[in-house]
Parts: sequence; structure tokens; C-alpha cells
Amino acid sequence: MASMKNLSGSDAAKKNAAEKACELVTDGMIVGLGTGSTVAHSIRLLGRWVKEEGLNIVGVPTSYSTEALAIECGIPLTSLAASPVLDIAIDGADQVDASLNAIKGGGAAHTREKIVASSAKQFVIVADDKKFSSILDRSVPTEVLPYAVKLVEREILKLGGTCTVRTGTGKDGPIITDNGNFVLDCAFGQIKEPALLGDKLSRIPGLVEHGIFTNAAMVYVGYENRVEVLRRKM
Ligand SMILES: O=C[C@H](O)[C@H](O)[C@H](O)COP(=O)(O)O
Repeated sequence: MASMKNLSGSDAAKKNAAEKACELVTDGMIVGLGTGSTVAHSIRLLGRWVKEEGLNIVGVPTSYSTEALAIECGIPLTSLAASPVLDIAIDGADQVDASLNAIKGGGAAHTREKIVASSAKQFVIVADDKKFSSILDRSVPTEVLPYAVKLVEREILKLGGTCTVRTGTGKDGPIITDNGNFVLDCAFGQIKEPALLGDKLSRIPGLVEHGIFTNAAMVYVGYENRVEVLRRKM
């Protein structure tokens, strides 16, 4: 079984980071809502603020699961078609380095996450300390048109990587993303130049999107009893 969700971070550390980042959200904002167990804590807190304190925001979800959670939490939603520029996007990550580069897509949501993050004036990552690494070395999730899988596999090999079609969500065969595509997890070992690798992946026909994110303005790293905020150097 090829699956990406094998990280152990503590839930307290995730919650600390996710809730602290909510302090960036103010009345009137359009907020990109990421996907995963960490940012779920942000969504729940924002929902409480909407219901109990009258916080006036609208959210743009990055997946069907986040849409359902946001509705359950009482956050009004809009779409990118109606609200193309977001004030902020908050999202988790699978690995992040000191230069604020990140690998995302452990939940297969990275395509919509990247569209939302790139539509926001400020993209903020929330992660527990286990996600922090001196160098990115996790597999890079890629979303791939089923029609193009063999071509993409060959191109990844040419880039020095190996890839596995992701399976293992309770159905036989490949998992299917919210956009109807496959996910190929691509291992490259240590990624010394994430932006360069990202550019090369973006040029492969049929590769819809990859999980290397280089546009975070801030990363909130949560520990059991504190939060460290990393800011992009100008
Ligand atoms: O596709 C999923 C996303 O990129 C998630 O934001 C990422 O996998 C982190 O998820 P979690 O907070 O559950 O570790």
C-alpha cells in the first residue's frame, strides 16, 4: 500500500499552531481554508468565533472534506469564481524547512490547495514540530491525469526520482482526487533546490500539479506548549 499519512505529530502541537494562526484572521476577510488534521483545528476555532463572537468572514475550501467541515462549523463559504482574491489562506503541510519551502499533498488535496494559496495575499502554513526539517526529503505528491501516468513516470525517472501510484483509501486501485485524477508520490531523496524541482515538475505534460510550495509568507510551528513563527525574509 502506498500512502502518505505516516507522520506522528502530537495533536496538541498541531492545535497550538493552528489556533495561533487564527489570530491573523480579522473581520471582513475572505479566508482560504486548507485541508488536513492540523488546519482542521483552525477551521473549528474560526467556526466558534463566527458563531459565538460574530466574526464576519467567508471561507474558500480546498477540498470536499474541508467544505463539509466548514459547513458543520458554521463558516459561510464562497468560491474562487465569486471571490478570486483571498485575504489569507491557512493550510497544513507534510514537511517544511527553514526557508519556508513545504511539501504538501499527503491528503491528495495539493492542487486545490495551491490554487487557493496562490490566490491569497498571504499564505500561512500551520504545522507541528515533527514536520519541520533542515532539508526537504519526503516524497513529493503529484496529481496526474490518468491518461498521462506512464509518460509522467518516465519523466520523473529522467529527473532522478522514482514514483508510486497512491492507493489505500478503502477502494481497490489508485485513489482518485477531488478533481478525478491519480496521485503519484515521487521520491527524489534530499531536495536541495525545491523551487527548481517544482519548475521541472510543472513542465511535465499531464502532471496537473505538484506538492512543492514555495510561497508561504509565514509558518507557525507548533510544539506541545508553545508556537514558533517563521517569517519569510524579504
Ligand atoms: O493534501 C493534503 C494537504 O496538503 C495537507 O495540508 C497536508 O497533508 C497536512 O495534513 P495534516 O495536517 O493532516 O498532517
